[in-house]
Amino acid sequence: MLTPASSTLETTVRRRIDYKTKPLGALGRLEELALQIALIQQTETPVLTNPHLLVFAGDHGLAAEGVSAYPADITYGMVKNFIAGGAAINVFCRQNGLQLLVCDVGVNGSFEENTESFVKYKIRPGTRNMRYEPAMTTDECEAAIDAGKTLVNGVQYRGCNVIGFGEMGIGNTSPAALLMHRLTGLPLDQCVGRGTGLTDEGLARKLAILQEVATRHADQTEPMAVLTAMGGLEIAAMVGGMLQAAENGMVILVDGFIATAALLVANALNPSVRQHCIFCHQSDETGHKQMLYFLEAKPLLSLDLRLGEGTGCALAYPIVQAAVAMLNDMATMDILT
Ligand SMILES: Cc1cc2ncn([C@H]3O[C@H](COP(=O)(O)O)[C@@H](O)[C@H]3O)c2cc1C
Ligand SMILES: O=C(O)c1cccnc1
Repeated sequence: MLTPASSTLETTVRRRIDYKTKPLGALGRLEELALQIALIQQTETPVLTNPHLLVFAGDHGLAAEGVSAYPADITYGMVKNFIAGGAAINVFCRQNGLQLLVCDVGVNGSFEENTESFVKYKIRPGTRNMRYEPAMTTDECEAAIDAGKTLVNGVQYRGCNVIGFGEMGIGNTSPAALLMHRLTGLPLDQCVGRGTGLTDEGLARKLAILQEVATRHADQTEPMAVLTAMGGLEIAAMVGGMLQAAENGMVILVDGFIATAALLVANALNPSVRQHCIFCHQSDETGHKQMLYFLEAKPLLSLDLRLGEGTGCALAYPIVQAAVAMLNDMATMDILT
């Protein structure tokens, strides 16, 4: 974790950046990014090593209520697509040099054996239908959190110090909206969006169902209890992964609406996680802008993406690399005198 003792380092790094061959402040947000990464790594000369993108996949009992524009079995198909290398996240990770690791924590369907880029950690084949009962038991939720922690420790062991989190789970904009509603206190209609592309009618139906779910679980206000009742297995795994990454002193790349909902939980459990986070993009999903505002976060990109999978992280990673390269490799004003 970051310690407050870094104020002298902060001064030193700020001076270094100011003394580069450019007008003061002219590299804008890159300067803030470089400083943040230096403080996370507690060094004037940070390095990014073995970048990883972890995608957690899980199904949702609530999907049976028709809260998504797509059928639930797309989750299984998409995990096969990740394994075959054909999804958007595969393409962007290959392009930008991130190692992709996909983890099944709760997909309704089985897969062949583990590979270097696919891990089975199934807790159950999808959450329960939260319209009628809590999505998970406490044990299941904790097991999903542990899966996230274990995977992060594994990649750190292999030399990774910068990590993005993505997800796949048809229906998961619903738990994400509910977590946002309960943890930020914002009205539900400001948290619920079209997800994969619901029509006006579909959106109205989703809102009505989520209102019912929120009322059923109105007693849950503590972050772990909220996650257990209205979360998802892949969301809980991201929570665990983010908590562990922060504890390990890693840089965390935050993706869109679902990943930021996981961060809301992680942040509620341990606010020091926030300092490790780079907010990669602002999703087009209703509510993401407000979520970012709640976290006092400025996204790097705004490309009208609404996909998830960690795509925003993989796309923003070259900008993060540029910030570190600037700090390490740019000449100082001495060269001009
Ligand atoms: C083919 C396909 C690929 C995806 N990749 C990510 N998602 C995204 O969409 C889903 C959330 O939206 P909703 O709550 O409306 O179901 C999640 O699986 C998310 O990762 C996808 C969705 C589809 C259909
Ligand atoms: O921003 C996201 O994470 C997102 C938005 C819509 C659908 N799936 C994911």
